[in-house]
Amino acid sequence: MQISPSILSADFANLQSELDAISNADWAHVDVMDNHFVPNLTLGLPIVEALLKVSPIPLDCHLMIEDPDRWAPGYAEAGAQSVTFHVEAARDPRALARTLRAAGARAGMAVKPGTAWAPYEELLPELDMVLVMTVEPGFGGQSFMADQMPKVAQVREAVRRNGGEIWVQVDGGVSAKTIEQCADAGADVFVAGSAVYGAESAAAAVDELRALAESHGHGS
Ligand SMILES: O=C(CO)[C@H](O)[C@H](O)COP(=O)(O)O
Ligand SMILES: [Fe+2]
Repeated sequence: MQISPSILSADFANLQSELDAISNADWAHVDVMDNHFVPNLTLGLPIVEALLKVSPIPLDCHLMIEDPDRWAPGYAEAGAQSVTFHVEAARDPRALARTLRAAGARAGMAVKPGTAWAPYEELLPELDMVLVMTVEPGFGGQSFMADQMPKVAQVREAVRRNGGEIWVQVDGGVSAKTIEQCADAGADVFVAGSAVYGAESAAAAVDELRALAESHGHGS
């Protein structure tokens, strides 16, 4: 069970100290948005390169961008430890996942709430993580979509059948109120932005979320 706080809800003027505040987390989730794939603009490769130099924990880069086939490998080459692209935007997800792995990153593939999982199951051997979005991508602080839990369970079942060590991540509206149902459905990596950075103590929120997830996990 791993917690990946999203720095989307952090203070962008003080990202180094905001990363230090979650050093007890497993990953720092970095939401890259390009104003095209989603109607919001956050940060890109130069900022990620700067964060990699100072982060006490590895970076989990969630790329909400058009043309990830072109842009995602640069994040892996820069040293990002995990790089997740959206399957809706990728021209050749299989080749892209292979390129990310060859550059030394874990390869993640994300599916939006309206995207079915079944057509992509055959890509599992190329992947280290599947991200099931539990909000429409683009903004932090949105309401959790419980109707995505059957998809989380479907992905977990496919991972079991595949036999690989593939993580199942949920992202969007994850909090102390919603994390247990995600763990019950089979998620094992939990992104939380507002629930962590909106708390009085970000570190305490990370510990609380991890404890809740661990008390409900599927045991892998
Ligand atoms: O990818 C994202 C939005 O597209 C963010 O990672 C996500 O929304 C985290 O924020 P919160 O926990 O506040 O929902
Ligand atoms: Fe995200």
